Amino acid sequence: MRLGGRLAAAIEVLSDVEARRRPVADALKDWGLSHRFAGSGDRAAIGNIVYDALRKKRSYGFRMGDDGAAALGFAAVLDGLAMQPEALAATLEGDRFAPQMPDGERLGRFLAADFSEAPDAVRADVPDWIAARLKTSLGERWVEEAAALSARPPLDLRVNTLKAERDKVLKALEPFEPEASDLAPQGIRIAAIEGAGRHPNVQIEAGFQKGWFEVQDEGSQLAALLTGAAPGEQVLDLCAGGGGKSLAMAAMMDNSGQIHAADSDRHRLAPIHERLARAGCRNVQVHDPREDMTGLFGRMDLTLVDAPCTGSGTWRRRPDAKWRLSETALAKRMQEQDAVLDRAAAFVCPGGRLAYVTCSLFADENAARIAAFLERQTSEGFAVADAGARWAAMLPHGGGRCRVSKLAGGTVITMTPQRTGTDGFFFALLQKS
Ligand SMILES: C[S@@+](CC[C@H](N)C(=O)[O-])C[C@H]1O[C@@H](n2cnc3c(N)ncnc32)[C@H](O)[C@@H]1O
Repeated sequence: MRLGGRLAAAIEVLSDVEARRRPVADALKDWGLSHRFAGSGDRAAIGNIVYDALRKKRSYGFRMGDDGAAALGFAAVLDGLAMQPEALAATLEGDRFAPQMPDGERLGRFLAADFSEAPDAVRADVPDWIAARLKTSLGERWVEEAAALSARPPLDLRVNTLKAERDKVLKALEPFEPEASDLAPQGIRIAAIEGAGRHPNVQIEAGFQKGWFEVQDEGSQLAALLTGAAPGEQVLDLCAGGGGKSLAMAAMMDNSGQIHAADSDRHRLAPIHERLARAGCRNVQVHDPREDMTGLFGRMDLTLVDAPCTGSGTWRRRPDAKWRLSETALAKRMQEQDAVLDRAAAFVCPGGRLAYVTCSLFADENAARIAAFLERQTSEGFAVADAGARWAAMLPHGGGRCRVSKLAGGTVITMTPQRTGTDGFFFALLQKS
């Protein structure tokens, strides 16, 4: 396919996402199934245009003076491929599949739009109701912070120290120009894609099949590290999902002690079995949601709540979620977070730790949930630990990068694409007396 056909396909997918308010991954998959002639390069190029358009939907709409699918698709090509309108018009000329170029007025406006004059929510590329919340959560430089959630993300990997060392994996992945991560000690980063490129499918690499590394955002790796899971400990990963953090903690614990991995959703938990086997994790026991776990009450040195959340910190990877999110959905997540925190508290042993993690940047899902938990748990004796000091001790070269906020006598941490170059993550640690 030439650029014209790819752009037309991207516009079709964008219309589908908008009309049916459906996840972009589903719309792209359906498009691929009904257009089997398209090769993997075509699909990647179409995906790039669609994702770029959704990441910057509001600012592109503002700059074009039109937020329809065609205008957004063209804006994404002009911006993402850094093409001038004349060059784009020349490329599309004679391509019978190419959509019609926007008129001169729109293109002129797109090139000339004075962004400094745009409202904050437009520059931040978020809906108004979210802008108000991010302003509270992220403070003074919130527009810059939010705008960084609209950039293309890198591909992050975590080296599985149960099976390999970082240098060995860096060498095995050399053709993809990997680099040691900035902060995570076992992290590897493949830079964000540029132009029409695409990330390598690292999961077909021999090293992946042998369990040498996992795909995991650097922020998620750091959150696992901050729990301090140590060899010999009894650990409960209460919202284990596909097991990203269980696997990271198993490596930190060098396969000694015990991790109990649980989740309320069997479908989400299902991939963990294959991942554990590939990674050589032998200290993880997976619990079916129907299992009675009361036998573990009061016995865990560490209970991790990697809470269900809006995922607002991951909008670089799931930009459609930013426009679909509703206040009702946020309120529902907050209720779930309260419920899961209360349940988790029962498992912590005297002197044990309760770690709370979200990949959200809303204070409502983060510090506010911890504050509400502490109010409900007055008799349990949980205190907020100094997560900021923990960060400084574990990551001596990462000082000042994350946002450290005071909370109830301790400190909590926020990572953001702007500050730490990771997805957005919140981390709090509660210590039981
Ligand atoms: C952020 S995801 C977990 C990601 C996973 N820990 C990882 O690192 O790959 C949150 C998980 O919480 C689960 N969940 C939601 N409510 C729950 C509850 N009440 N108890 C246990 N798990 C719950 C969801 O099914 C989902 O898998």
